Amino acid sequence: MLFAVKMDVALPQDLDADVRADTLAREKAYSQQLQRDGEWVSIWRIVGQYSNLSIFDVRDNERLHEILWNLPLFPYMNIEVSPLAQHPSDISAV
Ligand SMILES: O=C(O)CC1=CCC(=O)O1
Repeated sequence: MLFAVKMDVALPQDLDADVRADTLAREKAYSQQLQRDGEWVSIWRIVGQYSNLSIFDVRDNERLHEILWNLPLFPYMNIEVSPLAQHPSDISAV
């Protein structure tokens, strides 16, 4: 199942510098492992925002929820999930 997920990051200004660095490093490692595993298909920076737009390919809603819930940055994010279906004009879908 394909999902587009928009993640808006809002780290507190007063977050301890070591906690911030550790959280960002863990976020990157977690994301890159899921990308290698094929579940996190792509990640794009939204220009001018501390946000990303990502595509996930996961077995079901519960798996996506598990992935998002375990994001190290989860406590500092607003997340918007859009389930995707094939578009009838997509020439690659024949
Ligand atoms: O910087 C971001 O958009 C937050 C994020 C999600 C996965 C990752 O590596 O960074």
